[in-house]
Amino acid sequence: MQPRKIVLLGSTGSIGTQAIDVVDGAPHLFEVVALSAGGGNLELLARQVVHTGAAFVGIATGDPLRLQELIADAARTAGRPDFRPEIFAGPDASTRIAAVEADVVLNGITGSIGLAPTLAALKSGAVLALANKESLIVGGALVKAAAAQGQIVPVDSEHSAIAQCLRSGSADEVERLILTASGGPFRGRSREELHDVSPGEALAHPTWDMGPMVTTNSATLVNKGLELIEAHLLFDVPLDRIDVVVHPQSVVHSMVQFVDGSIIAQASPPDMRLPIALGLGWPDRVPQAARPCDWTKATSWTFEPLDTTAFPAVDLAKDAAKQGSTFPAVFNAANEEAVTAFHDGRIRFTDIVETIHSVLSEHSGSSGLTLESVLDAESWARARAHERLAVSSL
Ligand SMILES: NC(=O)C1=CN([C@@H]2O[C@H](COP(=O)(O)OP(=O)(O)OC[C@H]3O[C@@H](n4cnc5c(N)ncnc54)[C@H](OP(=O)(O)O)[C@@H]3O)[C@@H](O)[C@H]2O)C=CC1
Ligand SMILES: CC(=O)[C@@H](O)[C@H](O)COP(=O)(O)O
Ligand SMILES: [Mn+2]
Repeated sequence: MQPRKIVLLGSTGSIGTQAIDVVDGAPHLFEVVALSAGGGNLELLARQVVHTGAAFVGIATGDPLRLQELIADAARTAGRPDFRPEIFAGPDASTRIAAVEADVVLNGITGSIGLAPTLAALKSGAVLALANKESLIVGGALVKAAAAQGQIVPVDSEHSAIAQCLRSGSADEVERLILTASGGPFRGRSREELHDVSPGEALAHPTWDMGPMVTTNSATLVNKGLELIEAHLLFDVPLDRIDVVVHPQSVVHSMVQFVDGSIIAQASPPDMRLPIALGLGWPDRVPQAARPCDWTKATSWTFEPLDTTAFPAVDLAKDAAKQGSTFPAVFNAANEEAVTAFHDGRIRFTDIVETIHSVLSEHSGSSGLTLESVLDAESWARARAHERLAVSSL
C-alpha cells in the first residue's frame, strides 16, 4: 500500500509537532506533502520542511525569502542541497496549502482563522483530521454542509474517544454523550479565588502540554464549552443530551451512554499522539502510536460534577449553541480577544468569561448562516470585546 499523503496545517505547534512524531514513527503509512504555519518560528518550519521532504510550505506572516534561505541552509546540512519546496506566503497561504492534492489534511491551526483552510480541505475531497475545533464551531452548519459523510475525523481527544466508543453501537442506540474535563489548574477554587490568578498559573495545565490558547481555555472551562458544541455538531446529538464530568486524571477521554444504560469509555494516558494517529489513519489504528495504561501500578480514576458557579463557561456555550446562527462564532471570537488581553496583562482571569457573556448578550444573530455573516459577526464581536476590555482593564 502507498503511504497516505498528509498535509499538516499549523505544523510548528503542539498538534503539528506531535503529528510529525506520528509520521516519523510510521513512515510506511504516512508521507507529508505540505506544511503550513503562522510564520512565528521560521527556523523550526524550515527544519520540518527538510525533515519531511514536503513539496509545499506556507506561511501567513514572515519573510518568504528568509524562509527560503533557512530551508536552503537546512537542506545543505542534511546533504540535499537541491531540495527546493514551493513556498506560499500571505494570509491565505494555509488555505492554498489545504487544497494541495492529499489523502488527509490535519488542521492544527489555533483559532477561527482555521475556518477558510477547513473549508478548502473539505472542498479538496481529502479527509479532514480536525484538531482546529474553532473552525467547526464558528462555521457550524456551513462546515457540515461542505463535508461529505465521514469526511471529518475528530482529533480533539474527547471527540476521538466518542468516535471510538460509537463503533460499539448504532446512532439510534445512543442515549447521551459524556465529555470528560480535567477541570484545569484551578479546579476546586471558588469564583472569588479565581479573581487574581496569573497568566503563568493559567498556563500550568495539570495533565496536557498544549498551545497557550487551548491551555487557557481549559483553565476557564471555555474549552469544554467549545467541545460541547463540537460534539453536538460532529455527532448530531442534541445539546441537552451531552454532559460534562470532571475527571482530573485525563485518562478516560469521554464516554457514550447507550439506551440500555451501558456506558462505553475510551481510556489511555494523556498523549495526543494517539488521537492524531487515529485521525491520520482512520478507520485504521496505528500500531504503537502511544503507550497504553499500565495495570501493574496502583492507580485511581476519579469523577466529580462541574462547579458551574465558579466556571460558567460551559452553560454559556450551551446557550450560545442553542441560539445558533452566529452566536457560537461570537462566543469564540470574544474569547480569543479576551484571552489575548489576559496574557497581555490587560484584564483579570475572570474578565475572560465575563467578556464573552457581555458580548453575547448584545448580539442579535443573523438571519441565515453564510460565510459572510460569520465573518461579519466575528469582526463585530472582536470590536465589541475590545471596547469591553478597555473598560475592564486592570
Ligand atoms: N495541543 C493539543 O494537545 C490540542 C489542541 N487542540 C486544538 O488544536 C488546535 C491547535 O492547538 P495547538 O497545537 O495547541 O496550538 P499551538 O499554539 O501550539 O500551535 C498553533 C499552530 O497554528 C499556527 N498558526 C497560527 N496562526 C496561523 C495562521 N494564520 N495560519 C497558519 N497557521 C497559523 C502556528 O504557527 P506559528 O508557530 O508560526 O505561530 C502553530 O503552528 C487548536 O484548535 C486547539 O484547540 C485540540 C486538542 C488538543
Ligand atoms: C487534549 C485535549 O483534547 C484538550 O482539548 C483537552 O481537552 C484539554 O483538557 P481539559 O479542557 O479537559 O482541561
Ligand atoms: Mn479536548
